[in-house]
Amino acid sequence: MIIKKFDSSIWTGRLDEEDGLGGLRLHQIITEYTAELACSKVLVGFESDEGVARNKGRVGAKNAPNEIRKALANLPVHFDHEKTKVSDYGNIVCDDKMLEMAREKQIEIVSKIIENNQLPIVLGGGHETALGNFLALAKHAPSITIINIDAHFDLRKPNPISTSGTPFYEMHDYCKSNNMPFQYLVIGLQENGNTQALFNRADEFGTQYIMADEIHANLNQVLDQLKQFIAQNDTIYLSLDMDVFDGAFAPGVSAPSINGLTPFQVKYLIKLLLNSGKVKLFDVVELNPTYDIDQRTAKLAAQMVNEIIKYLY
Ligand SMILES: N=CN[C@@H](CCC(=O)O)C(=O)O
Ligand SMILES: [Mn+2]
Ligand SMILES: [Mn+2]
Repeated sequence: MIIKKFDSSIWTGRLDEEDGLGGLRLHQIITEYTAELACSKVLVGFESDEGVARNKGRVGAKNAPNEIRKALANLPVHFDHEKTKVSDYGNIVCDDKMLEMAREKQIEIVSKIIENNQLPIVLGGGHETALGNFLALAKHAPSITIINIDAHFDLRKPNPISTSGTPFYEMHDYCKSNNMPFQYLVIGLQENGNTQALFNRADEFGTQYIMADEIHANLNQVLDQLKQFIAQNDTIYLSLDMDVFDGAFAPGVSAPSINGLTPFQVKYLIKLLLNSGKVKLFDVVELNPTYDIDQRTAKLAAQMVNEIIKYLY
């Protein structure tokens, strides 16, 4: 396992010097993360698709963190960059099937960022990225509400090891052994993306879920429902799996969705969650650049990350 330090050569883009501060783009304000730096958001890449390989999926997600950075680089700055400082840690690399070892490093790094009262924005990686993130937050919060915007439950039982399909099962295990409530909500679920066994396990674990169809039928009603749900909770861990989007918007994933969500729907779900002020950890996972078309999925992931970057933390 190695760490790839901050790479300034990724953060390049258009320069509109004639427009002064009004012409700024993200590549001009992102800085390298150092422990002493006063910043509020920290990007951390988790270069892994070992979980996807173990889950019989299509590999390629390990190349996602830098593709998301490239798509972020050119986005215009629509926030006060003096108040909202964003930095980039670099990438944790999972190679030679050493997922468990990379995860230990991930827990250490993400936990440190949380300890500094900064918001970690973790760029996966397959959904195996989620477990290390949760375990890092669990060091600091007695109770966590897990919100996963995903076409899938990812509640598979490790058979026998951790994969991209098992992280929320493993979080349930952790909660059980540590006397923590397991509070898990999946948003954007697809009936055809999950077997009956997974629905049964979700029920057994008290998992709540909102189907993609419910969001298509009435987004405003879902937003109201969500507002009530998060009012009862304090610490939110938000995970975004890119396969929740329809395959037309997000072809670059391991398992593309039919009847998936639109960028508009997901953006407003994220905005509502952020406005609660309770989101303490965010990750975006499952972008697979190998299957992307014209950076469509990478750009979509970057725009969702930019929603998190823009919000005042
Ligand atoms: N992160 C993984 N999610 C899905 C993949 C489904 C598929 O490959 O079709 C799962 O395991 O259920
Ligand atoms: Mn997933
Ligand atoms: Mn998924």
